Amino acid sequence: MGEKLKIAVMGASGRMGRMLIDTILDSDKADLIGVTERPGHDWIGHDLGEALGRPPMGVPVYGDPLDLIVKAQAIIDFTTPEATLAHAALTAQARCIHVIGTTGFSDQDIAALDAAARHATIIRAGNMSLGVNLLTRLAQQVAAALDEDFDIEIVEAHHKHKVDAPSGTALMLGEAAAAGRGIELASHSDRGRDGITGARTDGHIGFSAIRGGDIVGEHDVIFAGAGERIVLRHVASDRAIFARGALKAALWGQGKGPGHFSMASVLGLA
Ligand SMILES: NC(=O)C1=CN([C@@H]2O[C@H](COP(=O)(O)OP(=O)(O)OC[C@H]3O[C@@H](n4cnc5c(N)ncnc54)[C@H](OP(=O)(O)O)[C@@H]3O)[C@@H](O)[C@H]2O)C=CC1
Ligand SMILES: O=C(O)C1=N[C@H](C(=O)O)C[C@H](O)C1
Repeated sequence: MGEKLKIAVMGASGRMGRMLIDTILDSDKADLIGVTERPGHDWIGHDLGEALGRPPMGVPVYGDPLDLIVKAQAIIDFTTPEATLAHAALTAQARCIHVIGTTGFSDQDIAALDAAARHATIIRAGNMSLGVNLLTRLAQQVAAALDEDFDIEIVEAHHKHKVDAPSGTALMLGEAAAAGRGIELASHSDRGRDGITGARTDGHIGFSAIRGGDIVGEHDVIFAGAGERIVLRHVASDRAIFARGALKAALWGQGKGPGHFSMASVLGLA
């Protein structure tokens, strides 16, 4: 077997950070060489095993991402838009693989990631699971088959700690449905209805968000017509699906060279 890919995880103590750590430790194709946390975090300077209350692992927790990125072949990043943009400037310098699961980017942020991808191998998706990436294809096909008599609504539900809405997944599904219809999502979105909104505009794609408890992630794409309704649904019950997808993306990125890739490319769905 060839050399294992040297991977770093950013934001190690987060919900996804912890899941990624265990997924990489279980892999025979990757080595976890270090993790980072936000400056000031009390894990910094400790061994990751100790930080997690487990036996020592020989995996350091870094406070300065540069110290780790220069040693890594790939980083996996499920943090915040601000942190991910700072990491992208460094992965561009280091010309390494940068798997981005973070959501909530502005258009300006995406332009900055595009610029970083001139040097780094960026693989980014609002959802790294096989199921959701397949669902985007189905949503595109159904949207292409139906006309504006069918109203498209995307409903998503997540845990109470999620800070961005619509979810990255909802936006991916919206983009796919818009592509199927041959329209631009930005000028055909209805978000945040409240009060006397007026009747629904034909041809628009609506978004609604539910936040509560420990919901991992649920997405419905509804095609509502007169007298009938089609619902495409994905339910995530375990964050391991996202971590496995992210590891698959990092391994896929080896030898690909610079670019801004999607999970659809990794999964052969592009
Ligand atoms: N694409 C996908 O498949 C998925 C994407 N996500 C996305 O991933 C992101 C993270 O989600 P989740 O794990 O639930 O969130 P958490 O808040 O649990 O985790 C984020 C982690 O990043 C840390 N962090 C913040 N700033 C920095 C920094 N500058 N350097 C290093 N670490 C930092 C946070 O530390 P602290 O808390 O101390 O600030 C925290 O530990 C979200 O944008 C979410 O939408 C989530 C699941 C799947
Ligand atoms: O914050 C989360 O938890 C999730 N975020 C992603 C999103 O914004 O769609 C993916 C998944 O739904 C979980």
